[in-house]
Amino acid sequence: MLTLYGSEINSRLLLGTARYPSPAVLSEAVRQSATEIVTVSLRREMSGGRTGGAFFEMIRALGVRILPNTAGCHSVGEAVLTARMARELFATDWIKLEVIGNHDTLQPDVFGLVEAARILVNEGFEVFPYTTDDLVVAERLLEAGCKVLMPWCAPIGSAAGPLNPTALRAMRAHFPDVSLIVDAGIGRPSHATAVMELGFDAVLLNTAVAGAGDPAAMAAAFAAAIAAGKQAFDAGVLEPRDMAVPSTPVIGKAVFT
Ligand SMILES: CC(=O)[C@@H](O)[C@H](O)COP(=O)(O)O
Repeated sequence: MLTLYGSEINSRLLLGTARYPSPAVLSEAVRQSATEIVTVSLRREMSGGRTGGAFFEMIRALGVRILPNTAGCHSVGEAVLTARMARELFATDWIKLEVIGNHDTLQPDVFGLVEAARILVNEGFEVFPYTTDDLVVAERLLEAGCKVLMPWCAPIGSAAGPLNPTALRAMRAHFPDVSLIVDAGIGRPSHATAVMELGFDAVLLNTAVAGAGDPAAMAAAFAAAIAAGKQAFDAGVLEPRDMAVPSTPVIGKAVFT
């Protein structure tokens, strides 16, 4: 079972709620994924004069835990303000903290991220920071009081899959006791399996399901892929070798010579 800030969670798939063709499709995808946590962007849903009210009601009706996020925030001030609003709206201390540093890559501003995390932890938030795979930044986020880290594996929405498995592997090795959730850039179920085989605790994704031809079926595929990756990691995945190793034992060879 996955434990996040003291809460026990059965599913290792966290699902985003943006860009679905319709609320009904989103709802079915959530059901098929068996996720227990969905993330919701306050800024996106409240932008353009919309209040987001009906959407937020629909999200609450899904009956799963809500992890509000600060997607679209480009400064510490914006992210902190959005987190405070999210706490009131959803009555939760959980916040997926995004402070975006670059418009084109949507790369996190890791300096602002650490600063915002420190402020929010001091206000009693339980922060899930969307970060890079940089070990020093990870260390700073932990020092700020984060108990969960969410490194990207590729830029948001890119569907590129793990671009730097070596860095992800190093992160797992350096922080064996920290809950690590890969967030962003997963494009297909095999990507999710691959990061789970590295020993990550969970995966958060949105675009790969919302943008699939059949989002609900894809959500189910991701759930199975994540479970398989976790099972493989627990079973002990073999490290690749440079040279051949005979899979058939050579005992008895002498009998035929
Ligand atoms: C929904 C959300 O929080 C995104 O910002 C998240 O990072 C998911 O990224 P993908 O859409 O690439 O899965």
